[in-house]
Parts: sequence; structure tokens; C-alpha cells
Amino acid sequence: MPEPGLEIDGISKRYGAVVALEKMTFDVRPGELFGFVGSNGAGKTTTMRIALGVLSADAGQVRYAGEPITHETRRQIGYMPEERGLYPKMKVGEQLTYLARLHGMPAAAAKASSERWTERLGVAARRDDEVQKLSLGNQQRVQLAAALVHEPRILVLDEPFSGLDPVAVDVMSDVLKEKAAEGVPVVFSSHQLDLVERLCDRIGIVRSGRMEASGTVAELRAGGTTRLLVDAPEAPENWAAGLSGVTVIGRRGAVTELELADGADDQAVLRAALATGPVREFARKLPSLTELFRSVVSEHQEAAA
Ligand SMILES: Nc1ncnc2c1ncn2[C@@H]1O[C@H](COP(=O)(O)OP(=O)(O)OP(=O)(O)O)[C@@H](O)[C@H]1O
Repeated sequence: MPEPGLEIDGISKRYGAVVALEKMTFDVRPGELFGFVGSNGAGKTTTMRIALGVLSADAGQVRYAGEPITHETRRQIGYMPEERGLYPKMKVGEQLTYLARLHGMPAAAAKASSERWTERLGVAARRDDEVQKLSLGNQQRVQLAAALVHEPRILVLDEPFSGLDPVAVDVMSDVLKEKAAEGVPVVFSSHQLDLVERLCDRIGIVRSGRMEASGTVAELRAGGTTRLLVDAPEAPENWAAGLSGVTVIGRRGAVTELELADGADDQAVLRAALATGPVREFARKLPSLTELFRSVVSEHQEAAA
């Protein structure tokens, strides 16, 4: 059994008639980067707010290190809220020092931490500026500094990458990887699926308040169908039609994309392709996270219909 980190166990939440969460369950292990993805309104923000304790659940439990989360443990969470939450008229450096103090850091350590994180996140030159005078991207860097300044043991970040330029995305990614490497469980939501795929150890796909699929990208792929790309320049248009268990997805130039049903024989496809002439490429195509996400979401739309 892996060491328990942050566990979200069977959380349900309604807003009046709206069911926001229905037995939402997943865990983020120490040292793991967990990507929390889902359509708009799927329940990500609600889950994160409940983990942080700014919102209460109707049912279920949040645990950290195997114990129900308490007010004390919640002080150890670094949180980046979706609505952001900085004081616009307060200076960057003072604000970060103040937030660190609020989390119980002694004054000197709070100031040193504020200086260290503004340096690390590339906003040291703005320490004496009011937050409202910074660009949105720089405000977001400060917001991340605010989540980190008290050296949290858990990180919960709501769309930390939205609106960042590519350099800031790299800075943010490096910091999150660094925190995970220190043993912190890190969970963040994002609609940037290519980034999530690149960065995360595990991913959870949420839909209508439920965790529909979770695992590593490889595990999520294992549940999907197999696609083949076959480059056979002399093959006639319909060369693959009629092969058992094979659906033709499309053809671009000499390359045909095929989907194989469970148990279909890829070697029979190769023989059929070779029978038409030379085969320049015969490869399995792995679905991207975006494709996996679409199939998880559309499967359920079909089921609902
Ligand atoms: N304060 C509220 N009152 C009523 N309904 C709410 C409230 N907050 C959220 N909801 C509803 O709960 C559901 C989940 O919303 P939530 O904000 O958690 O989704 P999300 O996955 O974070 O979405 P997004 O990707 O758009 O930020 C939605 O149907 C939303 O309309």
C-alpha cells in the first residue's frame, strides 16, 4: 500500500437542487502531481473548496496521512483559489509576509520566505508595488507565492496555469515538480490537457460531480481502443474495408488510420497492407489525453441519451 497523502473519500455536495458532487473519490499521494480535469461545471472547484474547508460537504470525508483533516492540518495546505484572493492595495512583499504570519510563521522566517518565493517566481522587482499594479500573469505568480510562502505540506491549486505566458508556465511547472519531489502531494485543476499530460503522475477525469476515470496516462490509455497508422502508398482507397474487427477512421494521402476492436488481429491488417505493395510505416497510435478526455465525456453523453 502506498503511503496515504490527501484522500477525498465519497464527497457529495448539493447546492439546492444542483448536485455538484456525487461520491467524489480520489487520492493524491505524497510526492505525486495529480491533474484534476473535467468539463466546465464538473465539480473541480467545489471539491477543492471542500478539501480546504471553506465549504462543507453533505457527506464523505477528507483525510490527510490517514487521519480526518482538521483545522490544524488545513493550515498546512497551500491553496490557490479560482477567484484568486489577494488584497489589491497591499504591497506584494508585505502581503506575502502577512500571509505567512497568518499561517503561524515567525516574523523573520515569514519575511525570508516572502523574499525567497518572490525571487524564485520572478517577481522580486515588484515587491514594493501594490498587487493591483501588476499584470494579470504577474499577479498569478504572486498568487502562487501566496500558496507557497508558509511552506505547506499539501498543495491544492485551482487552475494555476490559466492566463500564463509560456515562460511563466515553465516556472510554475518547475515549482510544482520541485514541491512534489520534496514529498508534497500536489493537486491542480486545468483545462490545458497537453500540459497535464506532460506534467502529471496521475490524472483524474471528472464529469457531473463524479470521478469517471483516474490513473496514469498509460492506465487511462489501456481502457481505450487501439488505433493503427498504415502508410501504404500503392494501396487502393478501400484496401482495409472488410477486414475483421477493423474500422477505417480516415485516410490522409497514403496513410490510413484504423481502429481495432478488442481481439482484432493487427498482423492480419499488416498482411493485407503488404498485399497491396510496399508498407512504409505501420504503427500503433497512442491517444492523447485530449482524445481520452473526449471519449470519457462523450461515452457518458451517449449513455445518458
Ligand atoms: N455557490 C453555488 N451555488 C449554486 N451552484 C453552484 C455554486 N457553486 C457551484 N455551483 C454549481 O456546482 C457545479 C460544480 O461547479 P464547480 O465550480 O465546482 O465546477 P468546476 O469543475 O470547477 O468548473 P469550471 O471548470 O467551469 O471552473 C456546477 O453545476 C455549478 O453551477
